[in-house]
Amino acid sequence: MLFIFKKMGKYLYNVIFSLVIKGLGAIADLLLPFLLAYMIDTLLPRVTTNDYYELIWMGILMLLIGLVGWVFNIVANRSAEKVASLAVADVRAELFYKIEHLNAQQVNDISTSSLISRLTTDTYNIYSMIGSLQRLGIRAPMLLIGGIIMSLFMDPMLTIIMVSLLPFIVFIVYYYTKKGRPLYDDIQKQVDQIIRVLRENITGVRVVRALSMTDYEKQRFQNENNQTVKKEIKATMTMNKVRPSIDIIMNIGLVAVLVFGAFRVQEGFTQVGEILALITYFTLILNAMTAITRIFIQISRAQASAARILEVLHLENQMEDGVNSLIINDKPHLSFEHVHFSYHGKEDHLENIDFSILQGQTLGIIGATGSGKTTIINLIMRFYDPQKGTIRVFGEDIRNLKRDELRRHMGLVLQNDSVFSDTIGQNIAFSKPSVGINEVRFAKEIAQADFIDDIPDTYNHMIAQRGTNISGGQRQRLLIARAIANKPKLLILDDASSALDYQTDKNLRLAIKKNLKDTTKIIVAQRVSSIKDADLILLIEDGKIVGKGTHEALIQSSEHYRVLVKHQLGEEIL
Ligand SMILES: Nc1ncnc2c1ncn2[C@@H]1O[C@H](COP(=O)(O)OP(=O)(O)OP(=O)(O)O)[C@@H](O)[C@H]1O
Repeated sequence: MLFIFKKMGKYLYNVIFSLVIKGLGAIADLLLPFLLAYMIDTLLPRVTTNDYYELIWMGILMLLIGLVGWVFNIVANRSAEKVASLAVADVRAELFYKIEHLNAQQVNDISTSSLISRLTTDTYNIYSMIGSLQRLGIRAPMLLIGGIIMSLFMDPMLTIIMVSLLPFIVFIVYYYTKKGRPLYDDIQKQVDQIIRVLRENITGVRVVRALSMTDYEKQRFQNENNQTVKKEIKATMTMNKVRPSIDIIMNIGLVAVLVFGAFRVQEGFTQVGEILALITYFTLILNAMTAITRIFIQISRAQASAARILEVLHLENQMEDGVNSLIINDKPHLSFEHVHFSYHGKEDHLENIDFSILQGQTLGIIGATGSGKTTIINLIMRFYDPQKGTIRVFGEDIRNLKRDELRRHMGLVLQNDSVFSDTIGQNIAFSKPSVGINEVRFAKEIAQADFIDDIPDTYNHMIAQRGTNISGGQRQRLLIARAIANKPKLLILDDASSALDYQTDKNLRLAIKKNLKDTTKIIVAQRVSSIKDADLILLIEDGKIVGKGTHEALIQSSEHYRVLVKHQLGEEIL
């Protein structure tokens, strides 16, 4: 709750304004039954055919008070909405910023779907609570306490009968709110599951259809949906016991008041108008109690959501950013010194990786699927830090380098990288807004993306979301052009040309070699032909380097590499 109050604190003046106006509106509501009793018990008996002005004036006064209450309510509600929207926008911004700075492992641990639901439904729960708290947080207690005071003022005896029931109501609210909180927690976790299935289906829609898995996926979604319904019903059933329980207690109270009230009118202790006013006050008290219950339900929900948001906000920054700037010198551009890495701290996904390359050289990494090639790239990008060993760029431990600077000096194309729903030109210039048309054209030439010239609106052609209106090979070339347009010092192509035919792949490598002499290149591939001209080749198996050297050296020294070459390029090349 402290977290939510802190967020509201930024808009303290607006909050105070809403609460004060709501308070004034509540005073207006509390005055009306009192005036009604005065009208019935005092003014009505005095009315004669010539003397009814007092009654009319009283009617007008009551109407005006009612009107003022109505206007105050509208003004205060608007201000409350504004505060709720602004405060939650701040929460969303803070959460988004934090998510942007989580490391890849933290994102994996929480899961992307859960992060999405924390950013959407959880923040919405907080929004609802902040709104209600301002609309009812002062008004309801004022009506409750004010109603009791006014009733006491009119008939203490009857009021005591009513008020003696309040502890039961407080107990009911407390008991069910405590029970409800974990249930709302469960609902939010279930929403994570729905989003997970939804995401998988939206991103993998073509695979799902191609494998005729639509019915299976429908069923999977339906299962999660049913689970959500079950959990929502459970939570709602629990919280819905609150209102009827309060109603029955209050109705017992009202009946008791009416029965005792009738006796008291008969005995002359009180008057009919006062009984009417008392019943109106009791209705106000009942409504106030209901409103307070509603606030408690929303508080339970918002507390569960705030805890989920805080869990992310409190995640430790596991990868401290470095402070040093990147300085280009004669030391190796990139070196791994006995690096060990594990994703979950159990088995080693990389073991004793050790190599170094100079600026302008090409490193080829080859190995079976799952051998650890992308993991090496993940460490170079500093998506993760190794558990043992050091990675250096121009001699500096990458942990000491400013992460933004480190990443800005690289151009990266990953296996399943995505293009954006924007023009071809914007997609290529994406990495740096200052990239001009000449750089875009230059990048296109190197990336062999000539298909762009055959499209009537060339660079202005719109790419559909996730690049569905271009072929896989065209998408890869667009991504390579994007990485090159940034003029990176280190270009990393992780299985980035797998969809290209052999000739285009060869032309691409030749163009890169010719035009990007000072750029250090890392090419991860399954094809020997893609890496065979590299200055250094790493052959990876089960996270270990099992062969290291040039193509020729490896043919001499590694049986493993020889088998690979024989299978892919034929016996004669050996
Ligand atoms: N985020 C992750 N969390 C846990 N394990 C992972 C993660 N990413 C990869 N792995 C595991 O690490 C190992 C190496 O994976 P990696 O992606 O580096 O292989 P790869 O050689 O690039 O494979 P491919 O050629 O298929 O892309 C695999 O066993 C994989 O299951």
